[in-house]
Amino acid sequence: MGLLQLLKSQFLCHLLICYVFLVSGLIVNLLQVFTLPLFRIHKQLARRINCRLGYAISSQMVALLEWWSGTDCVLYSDPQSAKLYGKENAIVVLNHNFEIDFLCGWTFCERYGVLGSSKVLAKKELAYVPLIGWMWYFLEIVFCKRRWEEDRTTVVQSLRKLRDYPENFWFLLHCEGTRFTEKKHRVSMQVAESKGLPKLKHHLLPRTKGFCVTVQSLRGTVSAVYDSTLNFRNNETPTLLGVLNGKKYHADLYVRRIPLDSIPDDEAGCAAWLHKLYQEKDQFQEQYYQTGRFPGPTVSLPRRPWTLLNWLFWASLLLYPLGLLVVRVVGAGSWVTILGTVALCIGASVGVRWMIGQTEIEKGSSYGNRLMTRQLEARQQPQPKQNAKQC
Ligand SMILES: CCCCC/C=C\C/C=C\CCCCCCCC(=O)SCCNC(=O)CCNC(=O)[C@H](O)C(C)(C)COP(=O)(O)OP(=O)(O)OC[C@H]1O[C@@H](n2cnc3c(N)ncnc32)[C@H](O)[C@@H]1OP(=O)(O)O
Ligand SMILES: CCCCCCCCCCCCCCCCCC(=O)OC[C@@H](O)COP(=O)(O)O
Repeated sequence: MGLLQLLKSQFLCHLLICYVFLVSGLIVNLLQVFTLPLFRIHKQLARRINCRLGYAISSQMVALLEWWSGTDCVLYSDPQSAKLYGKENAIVVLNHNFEIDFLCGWTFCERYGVLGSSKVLAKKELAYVPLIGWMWYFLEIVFCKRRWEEDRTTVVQSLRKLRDYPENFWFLLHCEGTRFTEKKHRVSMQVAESKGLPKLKHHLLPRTKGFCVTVQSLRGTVSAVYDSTLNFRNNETPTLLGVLNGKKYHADLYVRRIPLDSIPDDEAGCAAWLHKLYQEKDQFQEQYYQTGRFPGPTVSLPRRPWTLLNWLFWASLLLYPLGLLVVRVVGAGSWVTILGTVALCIGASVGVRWMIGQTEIEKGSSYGNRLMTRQLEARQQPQPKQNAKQC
């Protein structure tokens, strides 16, 4: 292990990175709260400011991937389509197999200049994750409970609000609805069989409702669907803890641009279209496992300095006062203050560890673990006796 790699694995380094992330995140969240009145006076300006503020938080995590872990992110795409990336609104359909797929997604957003404005249909639980979830509230992220009866109105309402968004955005949809596990895969393939759909080897069966309402609600606003398939070389199973420890991964992303006009608007047609798309994605993954490559050429997409500069800005702003504080606390020699400071550090580490836990698949939800759908369950509930009086 080289000296630099040894340094990257040190707990003290992680503590300092997390300190910068936590304190800067809280400052940004506070600034975001101050923009609330602006949403009433000049909504578009408030949105633009929030894109920049959001960037100040999310780009720190991208910097961690690009500059600290040095992870390679290679884009496979048709060069003509790639010229449009970042210059139009798009719906991104991405597989959901990896703990850091959100971070790789963010990295491609960053390289195409849409990180601050990137959007996602996210599970409601993520809205409560400190810093990131709070930041998302101001970025008008669309949340769902993954209970369609409750989501259908709220999701459509939130999507419609994006129609006049002032910045180009990518709207991410993990149509599988949850991370891939063997169990969820087995269950979803039973659903596929019951619906007469071909089995998928590398994906869960996509849930079509979110995709169809997104297409319907954003037609005229969004130009294309970016069908995106992510995998890692050498069967790597990347984790956020690995990234924090400076481990270098090798991500490959295959993106196809599909004009939105070519996607059916009616629900049945749109759902069938999505199922076919996932069958194709499955073939791309199979090809990747067989050959180590996705189809087509790669596009050169170097990392930009902005994420690093943003981190250096926050680090220089926040590490100096931390140093002063440590000197004072130790200099004062008061055990109460020292123990208080140590307790605060432990509390912050536990908090960050909990946040990292949100990305871990083994701590994931049980959504998709059971075969029975709520609709089926509802049907199988004992029916209330209609003619009780007659009996
Ligand atoms: C280019 C690079 C990338 C760029 C990146 C861009 C932006 C980045 C931005 C942010 C990065 C941060 C990322 C954070 C990621 C967080 C992601 C998540 O939180 S994923 C979870 C939430 N999102 C979703 O679930 C979206 C997909 N889901 C849907 O669309 C759903 O339809 C729904 C709207 C959520 C509603 O779900 P619900 O379960 O209530 O209902 P459904 O009708 O969908 O389900 C019933 C339906 O499904 C069939 N069924 C039942 N069981 C299964 C099963 N196990 N598997 C598959 N299908 C099943 C059932 O038969 C019903 O079928 P039918 O529809 O025919 O009735
Ligand atoms: C500079 C960086 C400092 C590093 C400090 C670490 C901070 C940790 C930040 C945690 C960020 C949390 C962002 C959450 C994004 C996770 C996305 C995700 O993958 O969600 C899972 C859902 O899609 C599906 O859930 P499941 O049904 O599979 O369950």
